[in-house]
Amino acid sequence: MDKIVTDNYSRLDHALADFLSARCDLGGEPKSQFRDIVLALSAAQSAGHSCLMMNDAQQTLLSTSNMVSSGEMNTPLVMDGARLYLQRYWQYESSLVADIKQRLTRPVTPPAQLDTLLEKYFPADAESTETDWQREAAAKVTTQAFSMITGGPGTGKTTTVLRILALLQEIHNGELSIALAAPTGKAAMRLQQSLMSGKLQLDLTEDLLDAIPEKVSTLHRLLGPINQSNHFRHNADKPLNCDLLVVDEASMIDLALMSKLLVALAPDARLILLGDQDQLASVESGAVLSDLCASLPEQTLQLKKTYRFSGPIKELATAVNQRSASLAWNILEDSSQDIVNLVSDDVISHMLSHYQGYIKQVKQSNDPEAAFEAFSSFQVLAALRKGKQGVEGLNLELEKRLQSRGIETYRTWYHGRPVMISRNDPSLGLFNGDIGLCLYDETIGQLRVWFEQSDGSLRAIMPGRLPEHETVYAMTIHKSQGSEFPHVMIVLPENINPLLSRELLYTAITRAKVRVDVATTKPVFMHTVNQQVQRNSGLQAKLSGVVS
Ligand SMILES: Nc1ncnc2c1ncn2[C@@H]1O[C@H](COP(=O)(O)OP(=O)(O)OP(=O)(O)O)[C@@H](O)[C@H]1O
Repeated sequence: MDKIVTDNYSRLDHALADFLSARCDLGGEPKSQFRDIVLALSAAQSAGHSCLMMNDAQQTLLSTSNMVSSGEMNTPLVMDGARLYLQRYWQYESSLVADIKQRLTRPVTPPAQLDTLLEKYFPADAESTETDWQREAAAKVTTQAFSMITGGPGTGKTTTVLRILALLQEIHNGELSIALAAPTGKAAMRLQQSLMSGKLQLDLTEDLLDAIPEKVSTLHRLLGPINQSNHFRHNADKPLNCDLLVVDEASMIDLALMSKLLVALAPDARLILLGDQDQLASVESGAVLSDLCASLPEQTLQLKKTYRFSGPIKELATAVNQRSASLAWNILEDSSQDIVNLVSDDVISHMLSHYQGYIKQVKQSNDPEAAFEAFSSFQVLAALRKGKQGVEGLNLELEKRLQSRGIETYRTWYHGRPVMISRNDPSLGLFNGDIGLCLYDETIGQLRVWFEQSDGSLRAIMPGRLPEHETVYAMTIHKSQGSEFPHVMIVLPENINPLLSRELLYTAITRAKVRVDVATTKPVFMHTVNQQVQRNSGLQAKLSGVVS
């Protein structure tokens, strides 16, 4: 039997392995191998895998255990073909597959006037011989119960979905009930702003415009969180009240949430997922969007032409995505342009020089609007949390250096401290990823933390009331998903690390609108581009109807 034990197990992994092996009956066989398998499964789960592949000997051993079934009993572990799952994740995966299969079999009658409406919303360009991917996508999405529109930044996902919504409302006389959602508050805010400005460009009757909603909620808020529970208020017994749900930034949705989302969607409601399948998968288990796209080509509408994103940032992102490490490195080193830059000197000095505008701003005024404008022009994205070049090390070192520039960073709360919320607090209206700026408020003689709201207005909260948060001169690339910044500095660690991957770097690069600086060395950069995230799951096998 393969040895699958390493030293990298957490206390939780050991606790689960101890718990299950104490209760495991193997008909007299020694339990150490069973314990090793549980340890490895638990660690795989924490690393984002939905399951762990078992070889023949492991399968034989597990088939004798009272802790394992093939899902028909409520055992802690489930063996499905060669895949071993924790019961809960097997349930999520099975439920998601059943739900999607049900939606795939539901016929949607193509509307009679579809060609005319396609021509209205996606007019053919007589001069062009290129495929209009957006029109192709719309032609399919309007005749399917479940679709995924994917594409890199600026390929027109929002533009396309907005026109699809208008087209569908026109068919349904404006009576479709449409819900819009995104995984994070930031992503919801971006979609909302994008739809609002997109609607202004549509030449439609007021009734039709009114029938296209602008309000985008977070997925958690849409589903209705229940305090102290993994469950939501909306489920199969109390489905969401909508005919069509559109979810943006779907690459961020993990297996558990996707499964709960589909359960909460009425069987006859339609679903459109928008996202970039090449981006980093969710922090939690699964790479659901990318698995679904790979399994369901008919439902996947890929937009291939970029409208907003061009020049060296696009070239770098494409080279990284296509695993052309040498080309990507050459683009980074090319000093004939200053849009994409390699930072090989002191990272902190570089951060300081680009936060200078913000520091100057907060030193001369307490105005939150001006502070937000200065702060949001630049953001440091680190690959790791720990270490000198991780988020914690960078924030600490920068704060140290800011002291000599007159910022009182030796206090926990100081005028100018930027923070990011790391836990949702629906009662305060604050969500994971929201950024706040702490500023002195002269009118009350105290520090308050300001947050931007979805309509662009600002509101202040006392520091003591904030849910879990952290300083955010630098944030992790994971946390930056769903956000965009004019100028991004990506900081990779000094040494090769197993957490580095092409998807991580691609996600970071595509957060930048105007300029990207990358602090790295050639070996670390080349390794990162060549590394691909592999996540075990049974979704692809199950969706093609074969359990291997
Ligand atoms: N068919 C088109 N012709 C011309 N411009 C377009 C077209 N489609 C989109 N655009 C423009 O390209 C820009 C990006 O479009 P959009 O925001 O829809 O892309 P996206 O894929 O949703 O981007 P992201 O999610 O990265 O913000 C917008 O300014 C939009 O007006």
